[in-house]
Amino acid sequence: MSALLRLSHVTKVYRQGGLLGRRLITAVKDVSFELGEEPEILSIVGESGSGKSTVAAMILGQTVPTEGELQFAGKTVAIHNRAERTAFMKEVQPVLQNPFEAFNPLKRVDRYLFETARNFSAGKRPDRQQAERMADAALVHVGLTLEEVKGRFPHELSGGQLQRVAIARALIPQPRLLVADEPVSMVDASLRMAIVNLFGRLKNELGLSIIYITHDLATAYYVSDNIIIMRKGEIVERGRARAVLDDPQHPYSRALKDAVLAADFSPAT
Ligand SMILES: Nc1ncnc2c1ncn2[C@@H]1O[C@H](COP(=O)(O)OP(=O)(O)OP(=O)(O)O)[C@@H](O)[C@H]1O
Repeated sequence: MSALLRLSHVTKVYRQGGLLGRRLITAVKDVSFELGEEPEILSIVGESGSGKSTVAAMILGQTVPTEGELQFAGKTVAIHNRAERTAFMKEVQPVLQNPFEAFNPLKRVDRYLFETARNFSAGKRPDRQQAERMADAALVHVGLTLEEVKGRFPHELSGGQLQRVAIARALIPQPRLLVADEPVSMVDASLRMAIVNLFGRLKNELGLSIIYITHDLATAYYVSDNIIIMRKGEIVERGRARAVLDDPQHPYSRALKDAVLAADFSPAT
């Protein structure tokens, strides 16, 4: 069966420390899952240290697995040089946790969009006007316009706006997959849902698949088609998001859900 992304028995072991105090940390252990050709939102949830970011880094080709294989569109993910990285990033784009870290504070945000348009466009390098059109089209998909962000520095935008600009930038190469690692954890709580809703729209309107890494069960429940729950580097439960979260089977999944419910119903202080 064809798959957009396939992880087969992927393990990642980090070595820590020097010669004397060397320690091995198994961040991800024998993880297998796939995304089909149909656009979908797959959430990967788990508490801090469960291996979510390491899985994201391997999918993005930033970290090489110690064992196992990752395939994107039928080909093993292996990036050896700049040309291979550019080709891969046309298809698979990251969305980082902190948009303020993704942008240099001294550089106007529209410059990032134009550069991305120039670096990733197929065929002839777009001129200024074409780059502006590409940037504007991407911004419209995230509910902004070029007019609104033109000439602005990162600190002149809110965290939510800046995260949307970062997502617009990721859309410019017209990727097939976004890997969003905790994309709303630095965004004001009142704006989180708007960004998560945006993922749903991008899936439907652009046919994008999205891997949404989070420890926020509520947004994962709301937006995802499928969910994977990780604990200590291993997948402990997986399936359709609503089915899993409505009736979690693994004790760890139940504990995660109970923790959310307890927080929701705790008296305001
Ligand atoms: N570069 C590294 N070198 C050594 N150990 C690492 C490295 N990156 C991650 N780890 C370890 O691997 C384990 C999994 O970390 P990872 O960041 O993938 O988990 P996570 O679920 O994304 O956590 P968080 O939500 O805190 O980012 C942790 O024990 C972490 O300390």
